[in-house]
Amino acid sequence: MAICFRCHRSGASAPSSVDHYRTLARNARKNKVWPASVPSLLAGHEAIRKWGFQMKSSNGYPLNVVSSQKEEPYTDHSKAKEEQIDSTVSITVVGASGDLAKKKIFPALFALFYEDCLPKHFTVFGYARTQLTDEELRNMIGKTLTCRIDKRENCGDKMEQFLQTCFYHSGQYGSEENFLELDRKLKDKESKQMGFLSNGDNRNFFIPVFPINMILSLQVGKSANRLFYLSIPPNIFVDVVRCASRTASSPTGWTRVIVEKPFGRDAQSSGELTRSLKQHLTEDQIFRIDHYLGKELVENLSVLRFSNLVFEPLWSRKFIRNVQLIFSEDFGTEGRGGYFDNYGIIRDIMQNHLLQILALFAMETPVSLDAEDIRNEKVKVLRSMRTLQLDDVVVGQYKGHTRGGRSLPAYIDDPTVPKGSLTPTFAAAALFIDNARWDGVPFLMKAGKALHTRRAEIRVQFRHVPGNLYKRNFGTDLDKATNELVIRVQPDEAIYLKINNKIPGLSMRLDSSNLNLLYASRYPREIPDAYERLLLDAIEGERRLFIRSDELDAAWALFTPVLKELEDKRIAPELYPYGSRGPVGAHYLAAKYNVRWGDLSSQYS
Ligand SMILES: NC(=O)C1=CN([C@@H]2O[C@H](COP(=O)(O)OP(=O)(O)OC[C@H]3O[C@@H](n4cnc5c(N)ncnc54)[C@H](OP(=O)(O)O)[C@@H]3O)[C@@H](O)[C@H]2O)C=CC1
Ligand SMILES: O=C1O[C@H](COP(=O)(O)O)[C@@H](O)[C@H](O)[C@H]1O
Repeated sequence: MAICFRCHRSGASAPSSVDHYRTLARNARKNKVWPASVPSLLAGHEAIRKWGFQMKSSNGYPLNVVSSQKEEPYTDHSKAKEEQIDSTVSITVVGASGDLAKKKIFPALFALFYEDCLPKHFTVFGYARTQLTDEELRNMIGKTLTCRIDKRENCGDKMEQFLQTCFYHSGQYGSEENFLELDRKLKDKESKQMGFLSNGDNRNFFIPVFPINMILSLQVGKSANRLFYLSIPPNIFVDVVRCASRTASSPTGWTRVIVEKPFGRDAQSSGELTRSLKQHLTEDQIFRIDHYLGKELVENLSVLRFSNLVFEPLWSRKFIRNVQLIFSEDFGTEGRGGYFDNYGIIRDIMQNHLLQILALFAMETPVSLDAEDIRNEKVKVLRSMRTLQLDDVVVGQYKGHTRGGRSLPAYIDDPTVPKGSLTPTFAAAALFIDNARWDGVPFLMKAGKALHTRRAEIRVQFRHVPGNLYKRNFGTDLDKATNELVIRVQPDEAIYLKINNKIPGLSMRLDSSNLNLLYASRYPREIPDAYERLLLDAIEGERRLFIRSDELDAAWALFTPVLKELEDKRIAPELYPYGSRGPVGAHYLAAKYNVRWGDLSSQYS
């Protein structure tokens, strides 16, 4: 049987007596202070006793250890109720008939189920307007599920078991009545799983949670937790949250909502969205997803930096000349033009995925691996950044191209794109962090669709070696001899460091070679999809990889003025052929800061 990679066999760390925590709970009630450790330690104890393992959060700490570092006021029920004994989790995918749900969310849920990472009692619900029966939903998602390459054992059986936990409810996104019907179905499943009967309607979202309720719920040990995944266009986010919160939130456990980007189009609309969501949800309940934060190599950034002495001391303006964050896709909008045209590449990729990577890359050492400590550091970086200027941006759009007899369409040939659109499908930008560590270091971003390759990477170019003894052997182009650290996020995940090396032989000839950590060779196990990690984190209440509202505000503050200027001035993007390396303007922008794009140099590897 597969054991969830998040769990580890344990025993020694089990609390010696559950009574100790019951006493803590009694004291907490008396003092009106609820230590977050109490319920989670109880749950931890129970998990270890029952199943012989302890749940770990994705930062590698058992959740109870993380939360025991702080004392929360007892009204912070979301944290206090995070782990409960014999609870159920219902996951409702709103927009279940859509592209993202089919492509990513259901397959990720199945992968988690396959790995035994989902809670013992869980149910998956699809919700959308399309009329489907449970069986039709199962047929639809059954086609998209795959088995892990390295573990095909019992896959068919597992798939069948998973599909039997999937149900469907058809409804309108703005109908409280339809969400109430969903609530009834959820309750029915939950009560069957927990062995007690549903007790009627639930119309209140914020059920006040008093210590006595917590203690009762701990003693009974049962709560019905609900996760809603909003896989729908952004214009209906608020309707769904309003309806779900009023009629389909959990009366006994947590209710969390995963929200997909885009989170607005600019600072103002993002602020409005946040305010609207917060009319119905607390910040703790909102899980704003940026799936790049769930990618393995992005997760590894902090490990690389903070657990290796050879990197951290070099991580500053003193040794780093520039940092490049590069995203490219070798396909165009292909049917998503309707969505894309309203946003463009800066909003689609830079303001979120690349900026999040930048913040993680550049932040100071957090106090701990706790979500709030990490997010605090990220916000500080974002708030130390200079607002992006138009002079530091280059925009492009792909045009049609014929290669090898194959005709590749222009962006504006996409039937879902308005004729004459000026929306950029490519952008390059130079950003700066005005703090002591990064003063003067250009952070260059480049993102584009319909380019020559599909790739996402971070390239760190180091300074030249002062008074280099081997200057003579390098010739005049010192750039060729500088060290470069490349973190290739995808595909073919790898971390490699370009170093100078003597070519073996009697003469003193040097070349640039790579110290190469290629994941496929070192770690043969398949890397989980980002959505798996993030869904599991949301279920476990781990918020570290989700965007907090102040992070979002800071991110929009950087990009909003330039986006407005580009649109107000109707700046025409530089055209580049589909399948090319993008507009020449990107080279001039880099050259302005004495930088060469690492992915385009002759030494590129
Ligand atoms: N697809 C992707 O790769 C990615 C998507 N996202 C984001 O995830 C969310 C979902 O994306 P995706 O699945 O592609 O979206 P879809 O356009 O496929 O929409 C999802 C579902 O929402 C319903 N829907 C679509 N348009 C409307 C509308 N105008 N009014 C009401 N309901 C509508 C449809 O269901 P029905 O008609 O059955 O109700 C549809 O199946 C979006 O916010 C998107 O920006 C983010 C990253 C990547
Ligand atoms: O968020 C988005 O990401 C995808 C790229 O994601 P990846 O995991 O396949 O690299 C991008 O195609 C899409 O335009 C954007 O909305």
